Amino acid sequence: MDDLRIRLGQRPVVEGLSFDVEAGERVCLIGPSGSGKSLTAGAILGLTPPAARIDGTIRLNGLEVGGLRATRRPALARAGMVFQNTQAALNPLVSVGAQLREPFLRFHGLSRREAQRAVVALLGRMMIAEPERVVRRSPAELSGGQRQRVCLALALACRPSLIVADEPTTALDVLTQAEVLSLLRETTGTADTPALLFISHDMAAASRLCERALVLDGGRLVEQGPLADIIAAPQHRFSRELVAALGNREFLPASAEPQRQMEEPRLRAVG
Ligand SMILES: Nc1ncnc2c1ncn2[C@@H]1O[C@H](COP(=O)(O)OP(=O)(O)OP(=O)(O)O)[C@@H](O)[C@H]1O
Repeated sequence: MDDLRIRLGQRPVVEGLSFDVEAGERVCLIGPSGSGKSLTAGAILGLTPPAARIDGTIRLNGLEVGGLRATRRPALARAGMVFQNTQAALNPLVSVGAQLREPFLRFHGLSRREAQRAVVALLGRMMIAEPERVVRRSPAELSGGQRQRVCLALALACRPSLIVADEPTTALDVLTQAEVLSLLRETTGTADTPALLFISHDMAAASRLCERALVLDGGRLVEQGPLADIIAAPQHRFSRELVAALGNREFLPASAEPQRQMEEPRLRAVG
């Protein structure tokens, strides 16, 4: 991204934002409420509100996509997305299995039966218990944590080179947050998996996932660098506040290996 500027009507909300996310990298974008994080995510994904004017350069896989709506982008220039609001991200009228089959049918040329098998295997990788039963459910019949795993599965099934995750754990309870963060860690950020742009207010969550941080304030990049350095010596006021909010919580660097946890007990409670 080079010199991204976003205006809503006459009002500039993002000004001169430039950064790269390399293949296989996990980077967090942090900043106070209203600093322009979600609009930046929207610009990367091609999902900004109609009133937004986008200037500057955004390249995905080397393809210029600045200002191009998601639906008009070639498949190579689409990023995967995971949002806070999982209800809005999934079609409430279509079963989980049918929604997840779609990318396998459309992009991978699988038959319906093969696609169904791929979906069940993918949900298993997402640590969803009894995936054969879950595929028949509608999104409303799942817990928030299960829905977020389904959203991540959907993003991964499209095999993007980048996943943009905008506050993906904010609506979840603490235990489920940790599980979803572990899954994001396991499924992104290597040579064979998508890069991750993780958007959050939560420095502790970011530190579990990302090696590098970008700090946004008032639509401008005010600090960037290795997350461990920012936590050790934050320069900007907002970074200092976030680091102070970590308090005595243990700082778990992104290089530490998290525990995988099955969410079976919760699934039993739902089903
Ligand atoms: N659809 C919209 N119409 C009008 N103003 C908007 C719209 N979307 C965002 N804004 C404004 O643009 C600015 C940046 O919003 P944005 O949602 O990108 O911030 P954010 O950093 O993601 O905040 P939060 O952490 O609260 O989600 C804010 O002042 C917001 O009120």
